[in-house]
Amino acid sequence: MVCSLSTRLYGGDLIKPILQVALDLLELDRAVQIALEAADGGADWIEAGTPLIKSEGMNAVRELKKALPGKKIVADMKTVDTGSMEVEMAAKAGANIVAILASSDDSTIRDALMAARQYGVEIVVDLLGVPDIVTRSKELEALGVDYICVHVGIDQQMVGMRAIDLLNQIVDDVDIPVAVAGGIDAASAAEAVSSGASIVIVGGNVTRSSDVRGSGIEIREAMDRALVASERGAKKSMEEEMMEIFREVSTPNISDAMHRKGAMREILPINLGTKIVGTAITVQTFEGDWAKSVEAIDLAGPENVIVIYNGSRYVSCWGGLATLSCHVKGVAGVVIDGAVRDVDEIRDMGYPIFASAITPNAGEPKGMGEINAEITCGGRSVKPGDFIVGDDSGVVVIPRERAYEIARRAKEVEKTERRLFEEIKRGKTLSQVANLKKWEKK
Ligand SMILES: O=C(CO)[C@H](O)[C@H](O)COP(=O)(O)O
Repeated sequence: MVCSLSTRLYGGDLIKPILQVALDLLELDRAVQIALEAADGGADWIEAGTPLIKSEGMNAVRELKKALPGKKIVADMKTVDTGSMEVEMAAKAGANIVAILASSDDSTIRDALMAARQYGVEIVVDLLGVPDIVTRSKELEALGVDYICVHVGIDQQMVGMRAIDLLNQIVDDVDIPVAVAGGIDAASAAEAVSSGASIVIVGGNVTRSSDVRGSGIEIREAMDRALVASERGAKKSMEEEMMEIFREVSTPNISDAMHRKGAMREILPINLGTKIVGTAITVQTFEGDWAKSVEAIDLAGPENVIVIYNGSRYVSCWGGLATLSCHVKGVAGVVIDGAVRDVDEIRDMGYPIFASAITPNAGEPKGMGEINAEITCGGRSVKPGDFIVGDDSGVVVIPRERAYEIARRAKEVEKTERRLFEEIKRGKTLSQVANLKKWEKK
């Protein structure tokens, strides 16, 4: 059984939970710099992540050890065969702990353990992708591994899996220290410590922060507070989480997350500096008819964006009074494949309207068309309930069935860009931080 929270055992010492920062980057010079900042922010162990090892080989481990001689270096080899060869390689490069995959055959685990004992390193076994983590953890403990790691991979995180849920499944079933990894931030780090994690592994939420040191401190402090009091906050619904992320990220971040797709064509903001996030109420109307566009306001609330196909660039289906009506009701915004008028009034209200044309001519209320049918707007299909995000760069449509994954991936894009901004501000050029020459197709 695990020890009580404040008296967890590590190699015979009584210590508080470990913060391990995982460097999942491709460039060694950037990784070393980030490792130094993370150590300054309270990281206890520094991990050479698998992408870094694949990009730079054992040199990544060597350089991290050289830069931070006092820190334990974890080599995330994700070994699945040739256990002793890979452990020896990492150990000789300066690793203190080597990560191998739990899905490896027991012969590989035993071979890795033999090499570990010979070269004086420890073995952490990563349960990534293992279907029955409880049974496998008990087997691994019996084999003599030093640590077990529950891990929700980056792709699994994007579809809503949570490392804490896995942690809770096994933490009371093994006596060896349990590490947790996969999308951990300050709140989930605290939750992990409250649940009994001995090692909290954090990657992107530290390494892609523009303030690596500050993010490390924030997570370290959250873990320390969780030792004395449970910090489990109210769990957000997926809908709330998606809305929150879409408010934080930009339409280019979302488009990148959709493999550079998702944008409506020729739809631009009428009011620069405004943003919309919400789920679509769709309206199909016809040239010269604005009845259905206006009727949709009665169905819309603060979480909704009214998305209209009108098609005419020469007769408006929307104007100042309709905008005021949305504004008063608190509707999130309006997107129109067609024309609007009363732009001065719309701008005075600071209300987010996106449209493809502006013209003073209005139509009349004839009542043709439909509300909440699938429409095409800006060349993209929009179904009622799809997520719509608009900002100064344009409007993107996120199909509801993929919205969670796209939100999470967009957040990752945003984090990466924030860090690159910081590095460019410090003086590197964009081609240097992106290491363009190295990654050009040969
Ligand atoms: O091993 C990994 C991916 O396979 C990562 O290092 C681990 O998931 C931590 O990174 P993040 O906090 O960004 O998920």
